[in-house]
Amino acid sequence: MTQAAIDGALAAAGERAALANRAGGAIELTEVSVRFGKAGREVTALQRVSLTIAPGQFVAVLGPSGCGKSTLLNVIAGFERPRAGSVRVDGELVTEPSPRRPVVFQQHSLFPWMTALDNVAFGLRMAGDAAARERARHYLALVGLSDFAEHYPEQLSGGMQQRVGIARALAVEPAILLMDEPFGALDAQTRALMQEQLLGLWERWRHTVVFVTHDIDEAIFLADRVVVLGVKPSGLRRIVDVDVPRPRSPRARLDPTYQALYQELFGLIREESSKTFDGSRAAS
Ligand SMILES: Nc1ncnc2c1ncn2[C@@H]1O[C@H](COP(=O)(O)OP(=O)(O)OP(=O)(O)O)[C@@H](O)[C@H]1O
Repeated sequence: MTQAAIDGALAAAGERAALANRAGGAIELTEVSVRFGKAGREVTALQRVSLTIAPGQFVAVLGPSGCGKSTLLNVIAGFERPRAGSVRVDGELVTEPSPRRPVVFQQHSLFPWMTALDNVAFGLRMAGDAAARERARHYLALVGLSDFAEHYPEQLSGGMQQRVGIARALAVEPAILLMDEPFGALDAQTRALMQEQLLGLWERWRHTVVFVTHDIDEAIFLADRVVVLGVKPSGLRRIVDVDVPRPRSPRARLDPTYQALYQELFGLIREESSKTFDGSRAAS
């Protein structure tokens, strides 16, 4: 595909995505509590979490292991139902998963028997898109994988597979993109490139993104707001606005605002992590 064709695809996709965004992308959690297990042996994963995310906002969710980051994502996705409280997307109660809220996981969940192109086209076909393969080609181009359209997942590196997964999620042109440590399994260099590529895509289209990560640097680099969850008691600790100018390049890390924010979040996460560490020592 030539650069002109890619630019054309981007413009067309950008217009459609802008339309999708005008049609929504607002997320509202009200007093959401999630518990697992039976009475007496319950684990509280989320405790009365309230959070409003505006259409087009990029929100990172940060916190120590086990604080409920994935659970938060799963209630927005509709995979989990809260024990109490509500989750609404564009005013509608979330009761089940929807193709309008695709999730990209840490482990690329591609169909191994399908080529990269067919993996990307899959959701579009399910939605009855007659031009599924053509549209899928455009999205593969956007993640730089035009030349690998006919490759099977096992013939692609981990980073490439993850890019196919992102192309598949973007191809349905959702107003909301949910990402659960999508770059967690990648090496540092690939991860940095993927972060920049994701920001480039988001800056064009402004989907609402909820991005779960362990990584403070990744959260600040990508997000408009960072939501910090804690443990003991589990729940929302802090919401921090990231006032680092956009568009961001790797040099954004030199910005004093960035560095001050890093210090603040580092202290907070360390405090929360030490609670789990002390807890596991006490239990052992
Ligand atoms: N299906 C489940 N059944 C029982 N307990 C669960 C289930 N899912 C999550 N939990 C528990 O809920 C708590 C929050 O889990 P969650 O996976 O949301 O945390 P997390 O912050 O995403 O963790 P990590 O960073 O380690 O992935 C943990 O104590 C976990 O063991």
